[in-house]
Amino acid sequence: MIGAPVFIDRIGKAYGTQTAVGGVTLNIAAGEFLSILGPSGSGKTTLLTMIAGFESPSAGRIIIDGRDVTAVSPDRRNIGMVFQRYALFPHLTVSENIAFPLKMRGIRKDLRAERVGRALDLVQLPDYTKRYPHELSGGQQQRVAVARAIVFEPPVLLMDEPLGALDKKLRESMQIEIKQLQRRLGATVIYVTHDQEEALTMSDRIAVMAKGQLAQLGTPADLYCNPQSAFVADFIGKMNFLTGEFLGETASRQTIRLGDDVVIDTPGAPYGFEGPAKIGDRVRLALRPERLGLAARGAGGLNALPGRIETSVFAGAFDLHLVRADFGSGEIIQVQIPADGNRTAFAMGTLVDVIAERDGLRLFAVAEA
Ligand SMILES: Nc1ncnc2c1ncn2[C@@H]1O[C@H](COP(=O)(O)OP(=O)(O)OP(=O)(O)O)[C@@H](O)[C@H]1O
Repeated sequence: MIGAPVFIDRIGKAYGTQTAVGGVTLNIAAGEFLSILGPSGSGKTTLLTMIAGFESPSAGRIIIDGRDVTAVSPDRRNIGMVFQRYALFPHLTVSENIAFPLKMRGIRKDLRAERVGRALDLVQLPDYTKRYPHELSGGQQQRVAVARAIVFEPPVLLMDEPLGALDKKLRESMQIEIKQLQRRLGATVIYVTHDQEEALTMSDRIAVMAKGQLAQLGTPADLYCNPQSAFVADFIGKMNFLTGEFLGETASRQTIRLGDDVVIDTPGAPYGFEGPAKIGDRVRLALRPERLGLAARGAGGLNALPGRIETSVFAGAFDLHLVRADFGSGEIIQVQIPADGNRTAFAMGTLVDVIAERDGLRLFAVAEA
């Protein structure tokens, strides 16, 4: 199986006056694992069902392997599909379920058996051929669904929250299995999820959707380190936000003020303004909890945010400190310090400086949230 490139060209879908997907363009490479990530109602499923051919777009084109399939029926697009609810045929055995797409394609019986066997090996279920779906666990059923989707060796696989119904542990092991399987097969995978951790661990690139639009497209590291909107910054990973006032740019440093007298230096210009930000504009400062440190009050040096410890909790790999800001409206700042075996315990009320690593700071316009 070799993956095919998928080009989604300004695709849109309106239901009456409501726009479910508004002019989305995505150029997906052959063999790429692309996730479509976004909150509920952002248009992920609508986009995927248009690629599958179950919904016809109101605008735009879908090109698979150089062929315009916009008006082609789903069964003639040569796409494998896996959905959240396993959708196995309950009255068919595992091997009959997996053989179904081959039967539909008129593949001879002896060849069918061989390919079903190979697909079952790939999803590591070789001994379950004669069972019925209700005799399998949720994870096993989902593996059968994956086997059925790959058995006819489609160059493109669409998956819509395929692991959504599974518990956390099983989901995590299936994530790794699906990813390894995709690498082995070389198929192009378009994977819908609302789970940002799942998208970060599985994808080559992630398309973040918001209100039917593409909010940002990039590699997981790109989205995590360089979110271009407060929405993406907030949606991917954990983020603190503090509101302040833009003081201006000098020598390529963007300075802001929080509260009356806390001045913070940031590395890049704020996102979300029409032109350059003006002195006095309201801005949101985004700070990742794991890029913050703690020092005794007054010892924080540059980019120190004065606050007091509200709670400190042990969270396994790190200690989580909730610090109430001693400026502005007294917001809570989350600080994560890697656990090194020597816990730094802070009593409640301890006066501290939260030290903000300059390179990790990002600025956004306030209105753009
Ligand atoms: N058949 C339909 N008729 C009218 N509106 C629809 C229809 N299908 C979807 N919508 C609307 O389009 C928007 C996008 O829906 P979609 O199901 O694509 O979102 P989603 O990101 O997949 O959400 P979820 O994560 O909840 O599945 C929603 O506002 C939804 O109400």
